[in-house]
Amino acid sequence: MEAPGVRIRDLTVVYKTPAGELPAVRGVDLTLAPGTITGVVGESGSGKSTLAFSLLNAVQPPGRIAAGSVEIDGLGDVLALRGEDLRRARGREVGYVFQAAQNSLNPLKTIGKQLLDLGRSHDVEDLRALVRDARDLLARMGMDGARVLDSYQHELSGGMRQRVGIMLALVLNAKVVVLDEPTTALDMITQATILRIIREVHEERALTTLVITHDVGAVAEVADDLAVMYGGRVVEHGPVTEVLGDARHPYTRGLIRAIPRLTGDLSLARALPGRPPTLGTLPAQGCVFRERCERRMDVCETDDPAAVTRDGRTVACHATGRPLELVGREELV
Ligand SMILES: Nc1ncnc2c1ncn2[C@@H]1O[C@H](COP(=O)(O)OP(=O)(O)OP(=O)(O)O)[C@@H](O)[C@H]1O
Repeated sequence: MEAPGVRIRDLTVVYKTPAGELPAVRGVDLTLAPGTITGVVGESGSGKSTLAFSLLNAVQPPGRIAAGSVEIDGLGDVLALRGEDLRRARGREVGYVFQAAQNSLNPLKTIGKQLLDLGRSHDVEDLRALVRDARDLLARMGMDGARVLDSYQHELSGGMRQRVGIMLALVLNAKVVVLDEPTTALDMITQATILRIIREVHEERALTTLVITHDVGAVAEVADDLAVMYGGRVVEHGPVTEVLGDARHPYTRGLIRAIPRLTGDLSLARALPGRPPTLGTLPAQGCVFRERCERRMDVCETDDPAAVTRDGRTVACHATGRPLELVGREELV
């Protein structure tokens, strides 16, 4: 079976706050090409997890999906699914591991029991094959599969639980997989191994995968495409090597400069000044990034830049495409 494509269109997700409903994801268009791994990066609060929840139509109150669609080939618009259809799609059609998965296991049941529950709730006929597949996935991630399945969550380390979460995301053979910070509790070496395994399984099973992380270095090793989020917007998107090798959005450039591993020279790594906006400090108009932008112009105060796609690269920036020397001095802050 071919890997499915995923098309997120004009997605807006709001959270209810004392100041009214405010957007955590705003007007996002993002296409996951069949068979690719798309990484989503951005600082804390940029809307990455909210986007991940939307792919499963799982945004919880006080949040709600205010607009948009998430079309998955063979499944239709996930945002239109309700009740039993939605429950079945989650796990079986769209596998997922959410942030802090290491804390989301049931403490009263062994991992094996939870695996069987998962299989039964999705009408898996061959439960033996399911257990075999789970053991195999755990073994590939460097664990004794049989022993892990016999364990309770408190008997496993944070990193082991995280790998169990990844196994549960993959074991039902969903064709679309969403991994939110899959490797945060892992040390660097295990992290690299797990990312390699995610890549291998992704290829073997012809998946379409979304990996959310704030670690640009990690995503560079595993992703085909990269989407950069800031203030609820996707500000840049394209093939990972192109985006990292020739970043066009000032925010992407700032993120890259802040990573010693990518710049190759510790002394050149520079933290991005300022802080990302929260829902309460998002500007009501203009570009969400302008407060921190080195290429800010007058138009950025008033007009939100549209996302423009050219040659497979998408950028939402007024200054992009204008060589630095053409940006008037008076426009630079
Ligand atoms: N339940 C909630 N109620 C109110 N606001 C929320 C809620 N969940 C998230 N937000 C806000 O929505 C925005 C986006 O949050 P989200 O968790 O999607 O970002 P993120 O990029 O995944 O961040 P992190 O890397 O810290 O997980 C943030 O400003 C956050 O404070």
